[in-house]
Amino acid sequence: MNSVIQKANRIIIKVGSSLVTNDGRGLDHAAIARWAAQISALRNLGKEVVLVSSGAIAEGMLRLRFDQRPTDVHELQACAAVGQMGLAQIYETSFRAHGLGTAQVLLTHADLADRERYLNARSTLTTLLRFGVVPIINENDTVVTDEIKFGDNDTLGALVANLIEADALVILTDQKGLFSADPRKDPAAYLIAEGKAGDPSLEAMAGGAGSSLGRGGMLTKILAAKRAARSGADTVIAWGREDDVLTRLAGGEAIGTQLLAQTGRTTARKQWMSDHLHTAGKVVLDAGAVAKLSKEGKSLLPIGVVEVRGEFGRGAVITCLSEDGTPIARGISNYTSSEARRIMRKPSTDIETILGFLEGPELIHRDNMVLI
Ligand SMILES: Nc1ncnc2c1ncn2[C@@H]1O[C@H](COP(=O)(O)OP(=O)(O)O)[C@@H](O)[C@H]1O
Ligand SMILES: N[C@@H](CCC(=O)OP(=O)(O)O)C(=O)O
Repeated sequence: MNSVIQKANRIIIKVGSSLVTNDGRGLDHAAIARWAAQISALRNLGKEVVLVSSGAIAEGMLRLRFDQRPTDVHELQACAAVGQMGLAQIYETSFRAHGLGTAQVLLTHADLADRERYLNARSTLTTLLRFGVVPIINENDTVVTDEIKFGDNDTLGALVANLIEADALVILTDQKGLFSADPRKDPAAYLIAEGKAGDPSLEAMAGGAGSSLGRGGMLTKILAAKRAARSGADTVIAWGREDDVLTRLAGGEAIGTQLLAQTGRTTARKQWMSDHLHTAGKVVLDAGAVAKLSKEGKSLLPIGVVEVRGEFGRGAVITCLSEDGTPIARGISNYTSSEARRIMRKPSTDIETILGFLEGPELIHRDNMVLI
């Protein structure tokens, strides 16, 4: 089978600490330069790429002259803050060599569980992609303790794949992919070329949670693939030092382990929206807006809304009805119910004057909407 990366338009690439820091010996300039060159080539193919990079703690330990990983959480946090400067610097320089700008985005899992922050992170990332910038994401280690203890950027990569509905997640690591058992311990272990994301037998191969404490290990990668598949993203786990790994994947070559999502993006998104039915407020649309949504695939603008029913917050999933009460679409509202009442029937150019701020010209952006 061809690599799923060939067809993927929006790709999250996660690189692990050992790769980025040359097994803790210091930032691997040459490897990072090679990935930057390949990501630039992917961008020239029209693909959008977001990089999730670990390595802040490993690099910070080196800069603060720790021989061993500190056990004190606040010392780890200090290492992460110091090391992150190195990461930001090297990525900026490496991508600049290809005429690409970078942006630093530090996130916590809690940020992505909060609806409003989730929407903000989503809008910022998609705007950065629109600007042609490569977002470089890491955990915001200063403010969290759980993630720092378990070191889990694999999960963050999957959450970002869900957040911006990526087509694929590529996890680059220090092994050629998922093996039937940990290849460091079992010399007879063989590479699994393809599997179904979410297949429980894969978790057993990754050795269980016990072996993944301290660093993510393979289990968090398998669980990340399962999570990424919820929004329809396929996952590839591959060796980060394989020659031209990213460009070869983009060329269709199957390298490493492919874990395929079992539901497509549209089905996954519909599922997500239907999971949020219980929070729904409602908006009633005029005939013109109904046609724009259902026939032309457009966003919902406030001008097409004639009534707002119920109370809801920004980021709530709301249902759009036609004037005869037929459900048309469901989607995430950019405005609260009281704001929506003030801007309904008004052109989007008036929103800022009426509310004093602008979250976006649309009440529900097309990307956040499914037709019923
Ligand atoms: N079934 C398996 N296949 C491959 N690697 C495995 C497996 N089970 C455990 N591992 C271990 O997982 C490690 C990769 O995880 P980790 O060290 O967290 O990397 P990263 O820093 O890239 O996230 C490998 O070096 C390997 O020892
Ligand atoms: N935020 C941490 C991430 C730690 C982590 O997940 O590491 P890894 O298992 O190597 O991807 C850091 O930058 O060190």
